[in-house]
Amino acid sequence: MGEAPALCVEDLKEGFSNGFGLRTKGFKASTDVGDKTFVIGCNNNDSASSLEVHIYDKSRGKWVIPTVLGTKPKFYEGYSAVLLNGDRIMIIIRGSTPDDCIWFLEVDTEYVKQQKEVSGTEVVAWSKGVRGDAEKPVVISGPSGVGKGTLINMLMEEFPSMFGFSVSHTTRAPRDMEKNGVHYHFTERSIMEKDIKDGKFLEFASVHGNLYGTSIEAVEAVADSGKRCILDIDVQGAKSVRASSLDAVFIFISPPSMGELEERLRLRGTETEEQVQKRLRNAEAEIEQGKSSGIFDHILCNDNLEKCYENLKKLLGLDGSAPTNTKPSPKGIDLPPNHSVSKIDNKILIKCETPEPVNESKNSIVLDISLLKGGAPGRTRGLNVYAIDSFSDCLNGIHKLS
Ligand SMILES: Nc1nc2c(ncn2[C@@H]2O[C@H](COP(=O)(O)OP(=O)(O)O)[C@@H](O)[C@H]2O)c(=O)[nH]1
Ligand SMILES: Nc1ncnc2c1ncn2[C@@H]1O[C@H](COP(=O)(O)OP(=O)(O)O)[C@@H](O)[C@H]1O
Repeated sequence: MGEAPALCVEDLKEGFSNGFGLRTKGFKASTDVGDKTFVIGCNNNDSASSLEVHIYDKSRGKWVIPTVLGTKPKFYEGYSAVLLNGDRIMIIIRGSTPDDCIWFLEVDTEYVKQQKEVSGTEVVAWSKGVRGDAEKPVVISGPSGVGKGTLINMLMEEFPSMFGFSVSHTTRAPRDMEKNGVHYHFTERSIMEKDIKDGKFLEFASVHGNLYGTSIEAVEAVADSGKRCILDIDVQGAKSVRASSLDAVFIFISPPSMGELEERLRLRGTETEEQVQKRLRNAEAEIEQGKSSGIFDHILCNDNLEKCYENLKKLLGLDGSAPTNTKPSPKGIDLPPNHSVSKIDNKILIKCETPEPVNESKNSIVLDISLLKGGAPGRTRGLNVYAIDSFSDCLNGIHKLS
């Protein structure tokens, strides 16, 4: 209980008092978590420079530069930092765009603990905060040539405002009709491997001799646009997603027979003979795993295309007429430009600090953090935003914004 003031970083323009190697002109703030002090700062005053993290380990009297996972937030005019649950620091960035003002630096969450164990180093992870929830993503797997792409295209054409495709990264060469950034992000192995190491991928796998992976950004960009995300990934990828924090529906598409699969692959005419052979060899194991591993919630046989598509729609609750509840989820948070930040229980008060507080009722808001979900390696969802007239109102959570 009780109001705890959050640290407002502009006050620390002159630098962290013990002279740690961040430039004194930068913005920085420190937050204590157990026997560690997390110093979050920006080394210069350029707009669009990003926030850096350093850790002072008080028990050892040493500075540590951690491995920083996830996309870093951009720095704007200043920011406030609030410690939540002892495992993450909420960062409220002043002067940023409404969809980019709330971030979380995870310092001791389950994900960070796992990553520390894997890497043997100090780890922190960034996660962007977003309002509301999105519908569960749909993971579609199946052997090459079974018709995954065809079914996904049909779904996206019939329901353009409802579904968005997670554009994967791959090291394979583009096919004739494929466009970079639309069908795949075609990339080089060394770049992709570095991004994987930096924690930018939800999952990745080596498939038919090439590297494929789903970036966190690819899935979150779809969710941010208010659409339901569709992932076309192989069985290994589906297994990794199943083990991740992403709650999804898993569908496996199987062919009526190996002969039919071979014919479809050949008729498509996009692979060399050697590639066709490799894909057919892998298909048997994929079908075996798809049917018996327990990863998938549903298995659909793609014999007759129209029938299979109807069954897919049924699984997704789309068998009636086109849904009308396509109301986009609310996006962004309009922060008052000059504000103070404080915390009461599960509510963060962002109070307008204009010289003439005439419009205070319009400008002061509360972020309710009691229903936060997800987090690194993806977005932190479930932020609720309320407008308030006074601090006492905030405890009642009135004036809910939609
Ligand atoms: N794990 C994983 N697999 C992927 C990803 N993107 C595509 N794949 C899978 O990689 C395999 C080969 O894909 P592609 O080269 O497009 O060939 P196609 O399946 O014959 O159209 C398919 O099983 C895809 O589902 C990804 O991001 N991650
Ligand atoms: N049910 C079906 N019957 C016959 N051909 C199909 C069927 N479904 C898909 N195809 C064809 O099979 C080929 C492979 O389909 P595609 O969607 O590219 O497979 P995937 O994405 O699983 O590799 C394409 O030429 C497509 O038109």
